Amino acid sequence: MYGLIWLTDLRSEMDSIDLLIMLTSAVCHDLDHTGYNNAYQINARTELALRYNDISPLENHHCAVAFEILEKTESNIFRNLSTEQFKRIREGIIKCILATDMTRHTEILNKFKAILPVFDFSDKDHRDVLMMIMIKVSDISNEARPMDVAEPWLDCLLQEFFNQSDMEKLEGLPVTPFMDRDKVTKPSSQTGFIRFVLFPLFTELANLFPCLEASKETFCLQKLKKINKTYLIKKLRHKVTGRECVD
Ligand SMILES: Nc1nc2c(ncn2[C@@H]2O[C@H](COP(=O)(O)O)[C@@H](O)[C@H]2O)c(=O)[nH]1
Ligand SMILES: [Zn+2]
Repeated sequence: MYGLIWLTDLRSEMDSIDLLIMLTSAVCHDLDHTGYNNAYQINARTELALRYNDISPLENHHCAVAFEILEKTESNIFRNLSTEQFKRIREGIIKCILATDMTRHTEILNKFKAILPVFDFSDKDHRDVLMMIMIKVSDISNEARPMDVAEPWLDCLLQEFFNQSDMEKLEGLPVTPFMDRDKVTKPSSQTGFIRFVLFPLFTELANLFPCLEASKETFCLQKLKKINKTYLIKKLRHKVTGRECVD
């Protein structure tokens, strides 16, 4: 988020409260994550799903934990702000963190696409949607980093996915297909994710900030080509040698 704010020069378009909302939301958006997604929470009828009536149980929880921390005087980084400022910050953080529920991806992206041709920084509704897009891009931007930085994090993510699908199988719950170790491989998961989720999102943000075009090309497209190439080489090697090497 910090990098994105600099890259897009948002400091010249948005005030410091909006910047504070985006930065704090980015820091807090996954607080106390259980490692099991909302589908699992709902299907397994966990405490969080019960508490939040199946409505974005994780994101509601991350946000509530953030404000519990901020309630404590020693950790309330907003303690010197006015009641009005705090109210605006709280409203903004709640909007941003709740926007990271991936089941809302298309809804939020479509809202952004609709306002893009007439985007106006002085319109609060437009700024709110942009802030949601900013946190969404930051949230899923791991693959926009160089391979050697992104891959260890990706390995952790896949470990989390496989752990969830193993648990779903064990508990007789519906198995989340993109988390199933018997169905996905690292390259298949990433080419699909980059092509259908990450790239379209980056593309729309780059439509508002043309300065992001270069980063989009360098990171997303080149990464996609690299993963595809590695995948094809591994597949070919597997065909020739018969040795399983598609990881
Ligand atoms: N297959 C991949 N899925 C990814 C990747 N980066 C993010 N994600 C998905 O987005 C959510 C983000 O939610 P959060 O709870 O971490 O805020 C994550 O759970 C994945 O489903 C990726 O590189 N590949
Ligand atoms: Zn996240």
